[in-house]
Amino acid sequence: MTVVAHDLTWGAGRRAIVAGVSLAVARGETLGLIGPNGSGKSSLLRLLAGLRKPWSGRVEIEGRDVAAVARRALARQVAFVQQHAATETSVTVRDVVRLGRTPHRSALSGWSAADEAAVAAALARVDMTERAAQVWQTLSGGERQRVHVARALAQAPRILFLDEPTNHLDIHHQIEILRMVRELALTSVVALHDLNLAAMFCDRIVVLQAGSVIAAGPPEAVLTTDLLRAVFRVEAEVVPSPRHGRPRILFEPG
Ligand SMILES: Nc1ncnc2c1ncn2[C@@H]1O[C@H](COP(=O)(O)OP(=O)(O)OP(=O)(O)O)[C@@H](O)[C@H]1O
Repeated sequence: MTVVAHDLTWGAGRRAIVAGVSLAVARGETLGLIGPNGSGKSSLLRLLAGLRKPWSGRVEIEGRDVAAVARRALARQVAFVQQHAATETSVTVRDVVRLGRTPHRSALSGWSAADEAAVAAALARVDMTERAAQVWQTLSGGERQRVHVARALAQAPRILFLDEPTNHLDIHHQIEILRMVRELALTSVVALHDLNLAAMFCDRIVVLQAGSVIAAGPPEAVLTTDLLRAVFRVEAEVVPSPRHGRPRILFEPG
């Protein structure tokens, strides 16, 4: 499914936090959203997912204005992995992932074999099958993050929005989650702080600064020494990987 944003503006009080953002995500594409702290990545993701109403502009998913799509219908198509997702503490891992099936079930339908299979597959994808019966509250930060990704996968969406899905994960699981996101036949938009991971796993990258898009394109076009200096205030050398040609960023002490 495609996601297109037209001139989105949103803010708090009188301050614009997302200012005139237009972008398009092609079907099946993995789009990375990068930018310094406070540049508006989370706010933009929420607007794109239809969780927040813009002051002006609009978002179209597969050509339809998200504001006009019923919540439940939207939840069958779009999943959102939030940065600080809260979950009731007394439930098990399996219960959390089961919640992902809610948009697909009617009040009358029971829990089906297809629901169970979707939950089992999602748990396996994030390497949490063995912890399915563990109580949520007792999980580590990275395990919680993987369970939230599993809940989104159980939802069987066609578009996946992820806000910093790797910030608590060890390097193995960072790579596994992003590899999985890229390999799934889904359209996905993922906010990331790790620029090397963005370079490795995103088809295209959008750079936000103070709520506006200041660069967009394939990683090798966007992630330049000049951009890293101007936007992220770091000195870095950027070299193509001999293995896959994607940029590798080597940070310098400055
Ligand atoms: N509801 C709100 N009310 C007031 N200010 C807000 C609100 N939501 C976001 N902000 C502010 O807007 C700016 C952008 O926030 P946002 O969370 O979108 O940035 P971000 O790029 O995701 O940041 P980070 O990399 O730190 O997660 C921040 O300065 C934040 O404090």
